[in-house]
Amino acid sequence: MIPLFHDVEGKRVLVVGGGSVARRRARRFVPAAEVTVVAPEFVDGFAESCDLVRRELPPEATRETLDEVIPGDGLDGTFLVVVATDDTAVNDAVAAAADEAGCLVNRADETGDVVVPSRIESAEISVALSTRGASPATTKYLRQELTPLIEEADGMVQIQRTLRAELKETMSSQQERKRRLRAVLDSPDVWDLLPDDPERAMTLARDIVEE
Ligand SMILES: C[C@@]1(CC(=O)O)c2cc3[nH]c(cc4nc(cc5[nH]c(cc(n2)[C@H]1CCC(=O)O)[C@@](C)(CC(=O)O)[C@@H]5CCC(=O)O)C(CC(=O)O)=C4CCC(=O)O)c(CCC(=O)O)c3CC(=O)O
Ligand SMILES: NC(=O)C1=CN([C@@H]2O[C@H](COP(=O)(O)OP(=O)(O)OC[C@H]3O[C@@H](n4cnc5c(N)ncnc54)[C@H](O)[C@@H]3O)[C@@H](O)[C@H]2O)C=CC1
Repeated sequence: MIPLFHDVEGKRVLVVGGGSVARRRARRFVPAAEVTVVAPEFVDGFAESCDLVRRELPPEATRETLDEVIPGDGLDGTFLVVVATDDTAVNDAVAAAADEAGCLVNRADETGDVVVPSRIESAEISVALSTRGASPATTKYLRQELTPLIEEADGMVQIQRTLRAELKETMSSQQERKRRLRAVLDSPDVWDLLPDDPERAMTLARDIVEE
């Protein structure tokens, strides 16, 4: 599996199932994507912008069955199908139809074409974590453990962004720019200053770059 950060703005996502896992998946894709959710019943708390279709899909669901519930171009206009019912036969049929139509498939009950990773979103950094389906509990644990570390690195990203732009203006050698930016990252003093005194961290970083 290859991790990618994908822009889903305006793309159609179909979620099949109306339980808490379906709701979690739908939340992930709203508000960027156009999300349609199909199930005979829904738990509370689906985002208002989701298009909820109240229908029980049969275990022999086909492409045509799904085309009927999806607005617009049906599966042809659908980027991703999330399969999240508690009925394996339905999940299998929906996954097969979506696959045949060339859509990406995410399955809540096993590993599909795409896995929904755990996410850390700090001000400057996006991290996606997965155990490739083996242990979602470990994935969640690692997210909780790694979040402070990632948040601490936000200040470094801000320093690097500024210095990187300045160096691009003033220094023509890419190798030399790379060496100087790395020297800032390798400075324990800059990291130590970051949490309490980001301005001094910036001053020190600038000194290192200008050495
Ligand atoms: C394959 C995948 C689906 C996919 O590809 O989308 C999948 C599948 C399954 N999860 C199950 C169970 C649990 N899932 C969680 C939590 C999360 N699960 C998520 C993703 C994924 N789960 C994908 C693989 C991720 C990877 O590669 O690591 C996260 C990251 C994202 C999200 O769901 O939003 C989110 C953590 C978010 C966070 O907090 O950071 C917990 C923990 C808890 O709830 O506290 C438990 C209970 C403990 C345990 O079982 O570990 C079961 C068994 C059901 C059963 O027992 O019947 C299956 C099916 C199976 O594997 O059989
Ligand atoms: N990825 C994850 O993090 C987790 C995945 N799971 C897996 O995901 C599945 C769903 O989990 P929950 O949301 O907790 O289950 P749930 O039982 O709360 O919800 C199942 C939903 O599927 C709908 N459904 C059932 N038959 C249907 C049909 N024929 N057509 C359309 N919709 C139908 C139901 O109306 C209900 O809304 C579980 O069975 C399990 O395999 C479970 C826990 C965590």
